[in-house]
Amino acid sequence: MTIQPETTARLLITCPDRPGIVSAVTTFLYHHGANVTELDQHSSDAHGGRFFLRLEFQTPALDLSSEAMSRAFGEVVGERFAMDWRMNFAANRPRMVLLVSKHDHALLELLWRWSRGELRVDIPLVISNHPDLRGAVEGFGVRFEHVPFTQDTQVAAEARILELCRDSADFLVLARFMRILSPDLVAQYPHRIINIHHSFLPAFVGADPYQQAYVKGVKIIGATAHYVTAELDQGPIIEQDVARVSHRMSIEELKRLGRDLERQVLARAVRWQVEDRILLDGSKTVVFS
Ligand SMILES: Nc1nc2c(c(=O)[nH]1)N[C@@H](CN(C=O)c1ccc(C(=O)N[C@@H](CCC(=O)O)C(=O)O)cc1)CN2
Repeated sequence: MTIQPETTARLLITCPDRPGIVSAVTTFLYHHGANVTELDQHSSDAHGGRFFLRLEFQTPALDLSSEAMSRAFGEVVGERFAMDWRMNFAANRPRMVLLVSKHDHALLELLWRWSRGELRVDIPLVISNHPDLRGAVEGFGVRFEHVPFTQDTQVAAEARILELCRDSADFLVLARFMRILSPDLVAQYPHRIINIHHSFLPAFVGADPYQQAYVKGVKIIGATAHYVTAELDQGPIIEQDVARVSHRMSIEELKRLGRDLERQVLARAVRWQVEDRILLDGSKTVVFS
């Protein structure tokens, strides 16, 4: 049986661990005509930890509207188990705004996958602090906005970014965007800004991690997708990958290998964000990939 994506919904739950949670959730869904097609769970530890649950369910036979379903779940189950939860109906495609500078590899990976329908997301616009990538972005039929962003113009630049993203972005992706965002802007999108950092964090935070790695003589390089917080490159890690390198490689070869890692890692992280597969566990994530 082919499951039509637009006739599914996802329910994500985090709550204190105790017996009866899965039973209460699945019984509620059953009573309202939902057919559960995917269920993942995790307990952070055996005694008194946090419980994480992700369900996908089909919606054609629901006896309630999506709004009424959410309201009823909160009243009947959410409050009973002190849940942090969200119910997303796939018909509502998330809107992703990309922020870029001059590097194009991470941007093009996402635009290419989106153009092929691999990312069920809308891209209202791409914002850049440089004009260089306008042609590449508009070639995909996507709006491009150049917002100059220097040390002296950061306040005005971020105000413009927020204006452009207001009512058009559910989450942001920094696809090698090379400016540090202020705590004020980050606070507008709590755990809804994804960055691709070009090292295996927590190693080599900050600018130019390949140069740092080359000088250190590492034998492995990496890439890390993480949520952005006010503290640079310290946000909850979503996905990582690594590749072996050797003394025979130049820094340009490290960067070339690294770009492949960055593209793959960011694409997985964005797909998991779009598919509601990422739950927060304090400063960490639980990813039901
Ligand atoms: N608040 C945050 N902003 C940003 C984060 C973050 O984690 N929190 N990640 C960076 C991306 N990044 C590493 O992945 C990074 C980008 C830029 C710099 C940096 O030192 N930039 C300089 C200017 C460099 C230039 O213009 O060429 C600066 O902003 O002064 C460090 C790390 C994106 N933003």
